[in-house]
Amino acid sequence: MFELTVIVEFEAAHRIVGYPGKCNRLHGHNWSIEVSVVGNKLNELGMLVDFKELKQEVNKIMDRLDHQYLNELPIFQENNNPTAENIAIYIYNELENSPLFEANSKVKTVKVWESQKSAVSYSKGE
Ligand SMILES: Nc1nc2c(c(=O)[nH]1)N=C([C@H](O)[C@H](O)COP(=O)(O)OP(=O)(O)OP(=O)(O)O)CN2
Ligand SMILES: [Zn+2]
Repeated sequence: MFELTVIVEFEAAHRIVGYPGKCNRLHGHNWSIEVSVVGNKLNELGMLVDFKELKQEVNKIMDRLDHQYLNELPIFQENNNPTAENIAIYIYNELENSPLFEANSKVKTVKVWESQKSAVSYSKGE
């Protein structure tokens, strides 16, 4: 089994509505998103997935989040706070439907780093 990982970054503002502390206030982060993909079968170039193509797919999703006030986006309405957890679920669900994963590979994990010291991983069981 091969496991391949790319990292992309975006910057955005958010607040955690209802949080009993400073994170309830508007603030920003430089988020790093680690996406891991697994599979067995390599293509004719000897690749599971082209890093470049994978980063392009992830960046299409990042473009919707980059330099946004996340709380204002439709995906983070109705008690769906833009936490690292909910950002990870959103990216995972969007990415797993990409045509890039129709053949020999699938998304394993989306890890959202909110700072150098805090991260959340999201994956779906078998
Ligand atoms: N499980 C989660 N916990 C927290 C999240 C989250 O998304 N998932 N988010 C926050 C806030 O966004 C906050 O900005 C980060 O909190 P914290 O690590 O406390 O803030 P600092 O980077 O300033 O770290 P210090 O250790 O206080 O310097 C909170 N929790
Ligand atoms: Zn925050």
